[in-house]
Amino acid sequence: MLTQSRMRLGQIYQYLSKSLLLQQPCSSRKTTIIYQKIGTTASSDELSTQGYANGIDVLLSRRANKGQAFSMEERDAYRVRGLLPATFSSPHLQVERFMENLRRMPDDLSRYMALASLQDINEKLFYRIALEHTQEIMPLVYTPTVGLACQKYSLIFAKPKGLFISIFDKGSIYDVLCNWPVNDVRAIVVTDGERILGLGDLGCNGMGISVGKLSLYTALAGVRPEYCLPITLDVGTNSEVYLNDRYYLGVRQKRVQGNEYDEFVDEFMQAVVKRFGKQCLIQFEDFANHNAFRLLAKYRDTYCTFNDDIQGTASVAVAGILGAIKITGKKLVDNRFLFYGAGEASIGIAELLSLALTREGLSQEEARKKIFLVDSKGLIVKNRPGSKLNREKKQFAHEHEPVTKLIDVVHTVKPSFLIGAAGQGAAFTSDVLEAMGSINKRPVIFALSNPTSKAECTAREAYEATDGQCVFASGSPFPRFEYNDKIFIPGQGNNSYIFPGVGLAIVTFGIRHIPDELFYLAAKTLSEQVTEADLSVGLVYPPIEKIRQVSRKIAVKISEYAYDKNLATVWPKPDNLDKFLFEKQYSVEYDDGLPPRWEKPNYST
Ligand SMILES: O=C([O-])CC(=O)C(=O)O
Ligand SMILES: [Mg+2]
Repeated sequence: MLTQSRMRLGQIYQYLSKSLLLQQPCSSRKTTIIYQKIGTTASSDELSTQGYANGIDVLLSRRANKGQAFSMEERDAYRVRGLLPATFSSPHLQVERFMENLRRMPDDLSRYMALASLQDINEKLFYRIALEHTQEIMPLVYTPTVGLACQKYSLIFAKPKGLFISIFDKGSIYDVLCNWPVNDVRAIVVTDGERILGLGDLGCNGMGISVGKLSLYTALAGVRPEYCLPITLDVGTNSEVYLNDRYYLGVRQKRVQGNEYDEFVDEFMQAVVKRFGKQCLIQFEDFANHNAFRLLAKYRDTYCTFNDDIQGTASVAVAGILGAIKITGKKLVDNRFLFYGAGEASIGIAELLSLALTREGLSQEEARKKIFLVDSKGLIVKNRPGSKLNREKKQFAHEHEPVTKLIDVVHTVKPSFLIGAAGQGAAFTSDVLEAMGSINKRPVIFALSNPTSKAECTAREAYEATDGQCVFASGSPFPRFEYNDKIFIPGQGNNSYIFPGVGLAIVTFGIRHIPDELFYLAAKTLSEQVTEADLSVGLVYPPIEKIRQVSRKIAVKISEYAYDKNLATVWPKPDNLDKFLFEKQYSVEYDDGLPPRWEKPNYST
C-alpha cells in the first residue's frame, strides 16, 4: 500500500516536473492562460493537447491553489470538482483552521515545517496567515526558529524553494540560473552559509535563511513572491558536524577559499545580471566577516547589492539608538557607545552611527571618539600587543591601554549604550549589566545576536539587573515582562524592520545602487514611527503589527531619495509614490475569476 502510494507520488512528481517546470513554448492559448495564472513560465505538450491543465496541477501549484476556497464555479472550470471535500471555506476560515492546527503542534520546529509546507501548497494562504498573525508567525518562519530549522535542514528539506549553486557548477552558473522557472526575478537573497545567524558555519543548510528573509520581503513589505529567489552558494563547509553527518545534503568537503572562491562569486554576480538583468537586487546574507566586508566593497558600486548584516543591521540599530535617546533624554552626541563584538554588525552600526553623529554637528574624528569596540581580545586600542587590526577595526581604535575583560572595559569607558552583536550568548553577565545600571540613570542595552540562544542577555536579566531602568532591545523576540508592577515590551532590533522596505523600493523603482545614505534614511524613518505610547513601555521600535505600514513608509522615503539622486529607473516618476507602491504590493486576496477572464498583470512599470 505504502509502496503504491509512493509510486503515485513519484508519478505525480514526475508529471509535474515535466509539465510545470520545463520551459517550453506555449502552443494553446488556454494553457498559456492557466500557466500565467499559476505563476510559471512553463507549458508542456501533454497539457497543450488537452487544452486545460488538469485540475490536480492547479491544486498542486502553490500560486494557483485556493484549497477549500475554490468556489463551485471555479471547481468546474479548473476541473478540481471532486478533488476536494465538498464544503467551501472562506479565506478567513482557512486561516483559523490552520492556526488552530498550528497551535496544537508539539514544538516550533513542527510549526516551521507546517508553515513551510503550506507555503508550497497554498502561497496566498501562507502570506495571509503571516500578515494577519505577524507576531505569532514571525518567530516561526524567521529568528529564532529559522536557526533551528537551518541546523536540521538536511533532515527536513522537502521541496526546492530556491537554487543551490555548488562549487561544482563553476563555469555553468548561468545554466543553473536558467533552471529557475521564473524569468522576472527582481530580488535575490544569497548566502554561502559560513556564518548563519550566531550559529556559525552551517554549509548549504543556510538556505533556510535566504528563504526566510525573502518570505519577509513578501509578508512585511508586499514584494511579490514570484520576484524573489533564495540562493545558497555551496562551497563546502568547515563544520565537522556536517562533514560527518551522513544526512548532510551539501558539498561534503572543506570550504573552497581564495581565488577559486572569488572567481566563483564573480561568476555568480555576472550570471545573475545576464539572466535577470542589472537591476536585480542581490542581498548578501550571513557571509563570514572576512568575505562580507570585502565582497561589499568589491560589488557595491557596480551591482545593485547590499549586505544585510552590515547595512541592514546598522540601520535598525541606529533607529533603535534614535528611539532610545527619546526615553533617556540625552542628546545623541552626549552618549558613549560600547559595542561587544567587532564583526559585520558592530562595524556596520558604528559606521552608520558615525554618520548620524556627524549630522548632529560632530566631525568624523569626534564621532569616532564616542564609539568603542570590544573584540575577542578586549578593547580595540591602537598598538594592542599581539594583534593586527583590520581596516574596519582600525577606524575605531582608541589611544588607550589594553583592557581585556568586558566588565573592566565597562568601568573604564563608562558607556551609556552597551550593544552586543558578537554571537556570543550570555556575554552580558549580571555584573556587566549592574555596572551599566550604576553608571547610568537610564542605561541602554541592546542584545542583538541571533537566535535567542545567542542573545547577550535576556530581557528579564537586563531589566532585573538595572532595577527596571534600562532601555532594552534584542535581535530575536522576547516576551513582554512585568517588573515592579510595570509592563515592559522589549523591542526587536532586527534588520527585518529595514530590508523588506528597502527591497520593496528597489524592486518597484528599479533602483540601481544602494548608498549608505539610504540606510540612514531608513533608520530615521523607522525611528519616526515610534509613538509616545510605544516609548512609555520601553519600545524603541514600532510594534511588530505595524511593520507592514512601516516598510512602505521606508520604501517611500527611499524612493524619493532615489529619484532625487537619479538612481531610479522607472519613468516617468509617479506623482504619488506611496499610492504607486501600494498598487504594486502583493495582495493576499485570492485571484477571482475563471481562466478565460485572466489577464497577465503588467509588472513592467
Ligand atoms: O536573521 C536575523 O534574524 C538577523 C540577521 O541578519 C542575523 O542575525 O544574521
Ligand atoms: Mg543575517
